[in-house]
Amino acid sequence: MFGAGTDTASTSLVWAIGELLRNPLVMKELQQEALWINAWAIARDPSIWEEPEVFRPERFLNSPMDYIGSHFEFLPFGASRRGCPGIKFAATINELVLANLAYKFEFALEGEHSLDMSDTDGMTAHKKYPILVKATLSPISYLPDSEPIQQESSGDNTTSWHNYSWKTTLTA
Ligand code: HEM
Repeated sequence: MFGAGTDTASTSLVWAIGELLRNPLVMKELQQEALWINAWAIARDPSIWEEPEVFRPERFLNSPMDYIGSHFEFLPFGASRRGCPGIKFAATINELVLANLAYKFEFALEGEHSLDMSDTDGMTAHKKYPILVKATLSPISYLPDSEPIQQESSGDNTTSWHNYSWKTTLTA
């Protein structure tokens, strides 16, 4: 086992390096080939995805396609040995946070601010411009039998948590 696993591999590497040294053009070609899998482009390939640029999350409902690296048409977390080890944590946290925010708040763009969905270059695609958003506590998130909690700071007893809203800038 030791001989079969070590002697063979090291010997072929030595031969390969020898040949590359004797053939500098082949060496150059090899050195210039650094392989990237363009997961971004694959996920937007119209030959795979219907209207790939349209945000339609329900396309994944009852779909045989998953995001864990077994379908190469969709690789948000990579695949195989170097695939993201944080996949379960990330999927759980993202679902929990998004579901809670969507359930508890109404969101609106603040003022005349327009929503520019441009992204930046880099290992992680950040939003190029932050989102200026107004979040208002949603009526559906009230407990049915609870009394409105009075706002503490304003001294205005008519203002309840029902009217609370926050303005915030979301950067990613
Ligand atoms: C939405 C959230 C996340 C996305 C989209 C994501 C995506 C990715 C991708 C695409 C890779 C490269 C996989 C490859 O080369 O094939 C990666 C690697 C990695 N991720 Fe994540 N990730 C996320 C969250 C996390 C979290 C929460 C953690 C840790 C708790 C984490 C830890 C790592 C590590 C350590 C690697 C390097 C793995 C290696 O090279 O062996 N990631 N991730």
